Amino acid sequence: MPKVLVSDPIDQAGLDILSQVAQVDVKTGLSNEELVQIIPEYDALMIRSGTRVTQEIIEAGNQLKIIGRAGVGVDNVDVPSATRKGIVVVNSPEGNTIAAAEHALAMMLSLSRYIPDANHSVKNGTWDRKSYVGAEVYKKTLGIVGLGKIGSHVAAAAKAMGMKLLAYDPFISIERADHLGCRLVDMDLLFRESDYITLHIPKTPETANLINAEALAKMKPTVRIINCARGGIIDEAALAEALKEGRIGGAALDVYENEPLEADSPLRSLGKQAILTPHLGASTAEAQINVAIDVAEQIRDVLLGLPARSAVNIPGLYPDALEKLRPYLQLAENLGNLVGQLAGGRVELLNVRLQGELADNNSQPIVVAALKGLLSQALRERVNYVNASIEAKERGIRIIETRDGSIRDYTGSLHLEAKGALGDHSVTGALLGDGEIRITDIDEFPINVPPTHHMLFTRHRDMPGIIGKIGSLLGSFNVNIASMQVGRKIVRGDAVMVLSLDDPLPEGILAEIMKVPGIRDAYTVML
Ligand SMILES: NC(=O)c1ccc[n+]([C@@H]2O[C@H](COP(=O)([O-])OP(=O)(O)OC[C@H]3O[C@@H](n4cnc5c(N)ncnc54)[C@H](O)[C@@H]3O)[C@@H](O)[C@H]2O)c1
Ligand SMILES: O=C(O)[C@H](O)COP(=O)(O)O
Repeated sequence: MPKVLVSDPIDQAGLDILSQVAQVDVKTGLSNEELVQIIPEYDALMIRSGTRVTQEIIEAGNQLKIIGRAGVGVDNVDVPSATRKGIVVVNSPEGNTIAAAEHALAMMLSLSRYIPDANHSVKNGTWDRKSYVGAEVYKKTLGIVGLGKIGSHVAAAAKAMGMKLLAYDPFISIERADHLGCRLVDMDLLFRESDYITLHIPKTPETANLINAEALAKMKPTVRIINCARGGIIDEAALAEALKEGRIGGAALDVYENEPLEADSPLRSLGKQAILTPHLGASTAEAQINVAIDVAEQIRDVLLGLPARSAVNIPGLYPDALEKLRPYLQLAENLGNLVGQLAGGRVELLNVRLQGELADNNSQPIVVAALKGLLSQALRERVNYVNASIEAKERGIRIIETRDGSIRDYTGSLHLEAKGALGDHSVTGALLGDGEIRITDIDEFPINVPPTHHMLFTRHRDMPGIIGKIGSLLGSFNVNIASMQVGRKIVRGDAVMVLSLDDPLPEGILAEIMKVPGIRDAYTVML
């Protein structure tokens, strides 16, 4: 039974799903060293933001197939290292959207009305109404940085509260922003005109320290800033300084550069103009059930050999596309494997041509599948859909993709050409109506054979007797032939022979085949 390590608190609903297919060990609060030590026994790791999955942990995880992040942000996972090692990283892109958006809205209103401090004062036995005169959000301008899932929900709610909305998001269309009632503006204008600024962007090299001293200097002295996205997007020292000096009106933070927030952080000593919560954006009962189920289901699926629906490191493989393309992915993998062997390894160029109805599809998964097949002889089970592209890039394999919708011999077919140690070789394959795979062309010789585990290919001169000779030779080595096909372009010219074999070819037989008059070349291929 596979083993799953759960290293952060996860809702029981997720653990129940994992228990159906795996032994589940919940061990929270482990140090990096402890994780490095125990990770080799696990097939899957399930985390939240509390576990930092370092390169060291990934390197040690020799059995690891999947890392599941029960939440959105994967900035605590070394995704490039996982990709290199062929480990799928999945998250739950939508499970906590509402929770995070509602937390941001709660922060905005709490900041406006000093609710945390007012509450604290009453509980401490005072009745002070003068110190907590707040501001209304109605008719104020809210600047939303990042109009994705959470930003959009915040926009809808803020609009309903009568706020004017500005948004900055370079990857969102004007139409989408219009639809949400937001004016899409540049960042400077948003900084200058907003009464409230809320951040809903990922932490990336571009967004790190986005709100720094320079940005703060552009803002209104009354501006209130809310960060329920990621720590490190705001320069905390600069923010604390600006708040202390009254250069901005307030800040509500849920996330920090370092979590837990350091005991001596200058943020901790700020007054009622600052609200700090300990990364609670996703901490609702509903969100925790959503993300736990979402990610546990994906871990279960991957452990059962099925694809994951929200893999962050298998680009282009979305569930709908996957379902539609699944038979073609198998075709691409078989053809990639075949052309790689025919080209004799050390492939430097792979030309992938999508033909017929296949040309209308997203080519990326097909190319990844072809590369997986191509590299499988060299890398065996180490290559998968996650790392095939990176492995190909590191080997210097150049990839050319073309589409030709006009080729209509089958509903859709795939043509691969590889340049390798044995020169240029090409294969074409298609799917029959019943989903059966057929190899329809080898080195431009038309054939029609299903791929099988053991295959023998020859290049020979089309002449009487040659097929019989190969047949008896294989018989004399006790190799059973399942099917045999000959492809030729002209009578008595060059031809190819493709044999599907029930047994592997014994040592030495290829040399015997090469001695048969008329045979120019012979290759065995294992698919
Ligand atoms: N506090 C929490 O507990 C909590 C909970 C959930 C999500 N989050 C965080 O909230 C953030 C947003 O999550 P989401 O689900 O809305 O993500 P999303 O991917 O749906 O939206 C992010 C948006 O940011 C935009 N963006 C990217 N780079 C940008 C840049 N440089 N400038 C402006 N916009 C940029 C993208 O175009 C996208 O529209 C993430 O960082 C996520 O980790 C925090
Ligand atoms: O990115 C996220 O999903 C949030 O930051 C939630 O983090 P958490 O799972 O640790 O609450």
